[in-house]
Amino acid sequence: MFRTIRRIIHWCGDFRKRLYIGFFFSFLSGLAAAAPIIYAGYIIGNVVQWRARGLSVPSGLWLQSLGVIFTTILFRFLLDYIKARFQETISYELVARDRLAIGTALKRVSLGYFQEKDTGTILNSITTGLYTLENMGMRMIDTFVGGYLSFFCIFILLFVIHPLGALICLVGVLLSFICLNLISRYSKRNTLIQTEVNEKLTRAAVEYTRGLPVVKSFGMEGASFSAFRKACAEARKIALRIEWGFIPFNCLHLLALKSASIVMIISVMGAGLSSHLSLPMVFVFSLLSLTVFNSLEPIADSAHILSVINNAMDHIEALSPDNYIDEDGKDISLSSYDIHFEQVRFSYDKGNEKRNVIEDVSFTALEGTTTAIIGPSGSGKTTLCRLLARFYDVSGGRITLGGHNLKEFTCDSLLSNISMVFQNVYLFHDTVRANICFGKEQASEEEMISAAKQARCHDFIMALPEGYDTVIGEGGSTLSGGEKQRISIARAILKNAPVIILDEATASLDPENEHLIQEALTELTVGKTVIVIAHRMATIENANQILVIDDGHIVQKGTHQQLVGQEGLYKRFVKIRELAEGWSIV
Ligand SMILES: Nc1ncnc2c1ncn2[C@@H]1O[C@H](COP(=O)(O)OP(=O)(O)OP(=O)(O)O)[C@@H](O)[C@H]1O
Repeated sequence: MFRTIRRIIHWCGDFRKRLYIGFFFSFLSGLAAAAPIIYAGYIIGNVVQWRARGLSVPSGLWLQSLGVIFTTILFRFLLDYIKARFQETISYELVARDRLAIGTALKRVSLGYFQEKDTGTILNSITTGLYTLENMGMRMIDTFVGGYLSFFCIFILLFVIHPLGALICLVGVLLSFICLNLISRYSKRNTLIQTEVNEKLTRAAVEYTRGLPVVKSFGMEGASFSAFRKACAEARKIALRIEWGFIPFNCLHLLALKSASIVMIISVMGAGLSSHLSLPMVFVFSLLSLTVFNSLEPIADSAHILSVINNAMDHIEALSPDNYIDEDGKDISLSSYDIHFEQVRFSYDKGNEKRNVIEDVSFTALEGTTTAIIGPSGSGKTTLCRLLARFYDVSGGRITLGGHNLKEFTCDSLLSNISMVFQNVYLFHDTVRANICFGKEQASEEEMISAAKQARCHDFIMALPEGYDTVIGEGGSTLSGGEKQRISIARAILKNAPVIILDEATASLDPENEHLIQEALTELTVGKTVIVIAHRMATIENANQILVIDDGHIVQKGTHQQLVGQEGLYKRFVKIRELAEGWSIV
């Protein structure tokens, strides 16, 4: 518990000053909370005494008392308001900073990171974890630290009035500690399980929603829904277990505090009867005894929530990658864009049993030329492109761009030179304009429209309800496959990077869309250094060099004219393409 409090305070970093000022106002608020009670107890005690002696209560006393009590209560609210202004917004500022930091960190890790950590863990940490910290972090600090400060204020007053009775209150605090410790241990064990269950639930929900089209098309419930149903049941079970298990500890905690209050009142009455204390002081002490633990009662809830926060902080910290792939990278501006692969080797596997999916690949793609990569499915074409964009680091050999090893660049600096257009286009849930300007946020309206026209998408965008301001559904779900691809090409045209990595597959498109996309790609690639996973004969024939990949090796390299005369994979590939496209070798 205390460790988590220290951890949250440490997390506050530069905002700690505001936190401490908040604590000071908490202390003042504790005093202000005691003031009307002391005043009321004192007045009641005096009135009882006056009545007992047959004296009359001074006229106007009730009105004056109400005025004093009302003013002190107002004053306390003012102090609480000032405290909240200093403290409560801190976590919103910190979580906003952390979200951006995590976003930036995830940009700078190898894609292998996302294979090691599954989606459920990442999503759960950056959604539920940060949300818990944002909404509960400061509140728990306030309940815990503010609670003890308020208690301490009243304790001092009690001690001044009747030291022995005040010491009884410390016994109450000790018992409360024992209960809190039990709650904390119980919560620690169960929040670990709860986090695992929540991660499973997030993973199952993502899997289920992603696979929904398949589930629907087969008219079956499918394994993804059973996993989702099971994860929901587990989440319910653990939530109930925590709640039920927590109730007895909570009751015990309340019992300890309330019992201490009663013993304190009995003790002060004894002191009053033996004439050690005046009647007004007995009343003041009794009323304070009833309220001294008010600020400690909610701490039982905090003990559990602090375990949840501690766990969330562990998970958020675990998200931070051990090392960024561009830790030592620099911002490099290039004067040439030649690409060299030198004896490149690569394996996706991290363990001992490594299978190289790229083996001893060497080639040069000169600036301004087009290199077409062809080969059977699974031969390693996409992997080569991923290595060039440094989504993964090579396991052996090296790749250079403009004479610099890719490892010398920061990720941002490297990717500013590269545009990628792949089959699986992802568009953001944002306006068409924002999606096109993604690679060049400061682009003017004219530049954006010109890119859209070159990518052959201006006409269909203008037909959308709000043109360029139309919001696209998540992942581009409100557009056709061809429309999404053309918007992604417009994005790449606007970015105007000197190196283009392209997957030309257009298998799922109708002829008209394919024709428009080919026109758009021609606009995109003119004058650029292009690495294309080629499918169309026209692209392959016009390429400056063709790399034929088989099982991770380059098995043939040359121009169409050079390769078409050789026996081998290329000739077989061309025959199949010609049959598909209805062409013949001349
Ligand atoms: N993320 C990954 N983790 C592990 N293995 C992978 C991963 N991605 C691809 N592979 C494996 O690496 C090999 C090369 O895959 P790659 O996607 O590069 O082939 P490809 O030639 O582009 O195939 P296709 O033409 O079917 O897209 C395949 O055996 C594939 O199973």
